Amino acid sequence: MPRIGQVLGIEGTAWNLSAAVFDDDLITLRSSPYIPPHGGIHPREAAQHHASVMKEVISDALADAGEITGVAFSQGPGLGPCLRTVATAARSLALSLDVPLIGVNHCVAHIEIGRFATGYTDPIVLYASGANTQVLGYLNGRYRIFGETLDIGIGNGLDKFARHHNLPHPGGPAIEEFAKEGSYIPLPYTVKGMDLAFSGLISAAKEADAPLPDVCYSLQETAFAMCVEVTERALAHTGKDEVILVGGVGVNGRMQEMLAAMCEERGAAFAVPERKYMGDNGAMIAYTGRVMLASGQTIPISESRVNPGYRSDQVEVGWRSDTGSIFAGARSGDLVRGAEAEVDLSGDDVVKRRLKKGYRHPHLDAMLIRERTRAEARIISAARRAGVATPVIRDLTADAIIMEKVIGSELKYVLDHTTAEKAGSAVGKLHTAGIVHGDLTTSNMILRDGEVVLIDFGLGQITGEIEARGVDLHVFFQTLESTMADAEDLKEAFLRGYRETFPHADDVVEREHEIELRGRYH
Ligand SMILES: C[C@@H](O)[C@H](NC(=O)OP(=O)(O)OC[C@H]1O[C@@H](n2cnc3c(N)ncnc32)[C@H](O)[C@@H]1O)C(=O)O
Ligand SMILES: Nc1ncnc2c1ncn2[C@@H]1O[C@H](COP(=O)(O)OP(=O)(O)OP(=O)(O)O)[C@@H](O)[C@H]1O
Ligand SMILES: [Fe+2]
Repeated sequence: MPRIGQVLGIEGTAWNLSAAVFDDDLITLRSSPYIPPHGGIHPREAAQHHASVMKEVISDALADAGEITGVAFSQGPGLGPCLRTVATAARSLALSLDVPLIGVNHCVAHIEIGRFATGYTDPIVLYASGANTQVLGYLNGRYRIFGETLDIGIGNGLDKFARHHNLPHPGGPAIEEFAKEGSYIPLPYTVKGMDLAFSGLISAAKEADAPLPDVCYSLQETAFAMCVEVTERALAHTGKDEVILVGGVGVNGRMQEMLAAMCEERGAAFAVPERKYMGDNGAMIAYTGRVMLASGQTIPISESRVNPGYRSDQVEVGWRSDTGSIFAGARSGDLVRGAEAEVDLSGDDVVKRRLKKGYRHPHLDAMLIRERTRAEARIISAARRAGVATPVIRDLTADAIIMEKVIGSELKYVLDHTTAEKAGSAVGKLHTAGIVHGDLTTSNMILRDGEVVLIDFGLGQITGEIEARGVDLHVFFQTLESTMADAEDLKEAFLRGYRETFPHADDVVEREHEIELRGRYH
């Protein structure tokens, strides 16, 4: 293999203008953060800051470097003016040094530096930053988004809360400090399948009538527990066994502690990169650029336009030759460990017991176990009465449901056009009856005698809202996109069944499109 040499990377999507040189390891890293004089980040002011320090930061980064063989830059996502300032500098450097230009997806760079720094090869990634909150995993040439925020990024939420209390920007570190002295008050907890939403939580935290340390503590406990829960869902669903945490919010000690506890309980490995690689930094761009250069993924100047809405799952990961493991942890034996519950299949009936989670606050833990167990039993029965195939409920305790055993295959193992259509008609019947499942994945559908039986209603709701039904479809489609090569065809098949049994299908499908766009970077 030819020597790839030293690659310069420039990052400047938002608050940090940062440049680094990477060889087999980091050579130099120089940064100049933009600190807004008041309020949040102003895109044009940040871009002016980047322009004013560009020369100095880059020449500092190059001072101890050798010959540069490529110039990499953050092509998106990020703030338009900031991205354009960085791209202009990168183009002119690549031209004057006469070396290839590499356009790096910022989110993928967070992941790649995370893999480099931890040595983990195929992890589930929790990417928690200002603008983004995503759970990702690799499959067949792409980083798939298993779940993400449906409104704002967790860091931006923390920053908004901090601003409301006149705390300095960025708000994360100040909130972490106050939280050390706080105790728990209940705040709204929102998980929708593997997706999240933070804006309701942030509004409630702003309005909370309690001492600031208590609100900071409880905001962290609630927001981080939501992130850890969806990470655990992705682990359980994919069967992967490594987790890494990346992004600026990931430096938070409590966030790290909670993820570590969850992974330990599940027997998964967990690691966090060194601090310098967590928040936005040039090293992650240089490193990822170098890996891309080695696999020939450079771009001509004419195709180097920035992309403020660039998504992690749009990148073709040409530098990884593996396929990524998925569903590797297929079940064996009679005791199944889902994301939330332990399911005992050894008897004639099934016992589903929700387990205490050591990572979350005992009050929050008890509340979630109690409410979800109760809701699940009630909604399974309601769905059955409405003619949807679900298990018969035999008994109920505070943390366990005893129900009929459904003998068949989880849909994820038998998914094709016919079974996808059957799933669609089951969900259509459910939605017609005013019931929303809340966690529609291909693990929560069992094919029995040619019929799709729905299970796992713990996040279910009885509601007439179009929005909740739209989220139901969105969660299901995300599962298809993140796990199946022919997701589009399967979606079509599902919708055929859905339209057949649900008269208002088109309104919900339209809403699902809107929801899909909402989560995207803007
Ligand atoms: C697209 C790009 O511009 C964007 N970058 C970004 O959000 O900056 P990043 O450095 O990854 O994260 C900054 C966020 O990280 C939070 N943060 C920093 N230290 C924190 C702490 N100790 N606890 C919680 N949050 C913290 C800040 O409050 C801020 O919201 C992104 O990656 O989404
Ligand atoms: N009534 C049932 N009959 C047969 N198998 C079942 C039944 N209930 C659950 N299972 C099996 O146990 C697995 C986990 O159950 P369930 O999804 O209810 O638990 P969970 O912890 O909520 O899972 P997750 O949140 O990861 O989806 C199911 O995927 C299924 O294979
Ligand atoms: Fe970032």
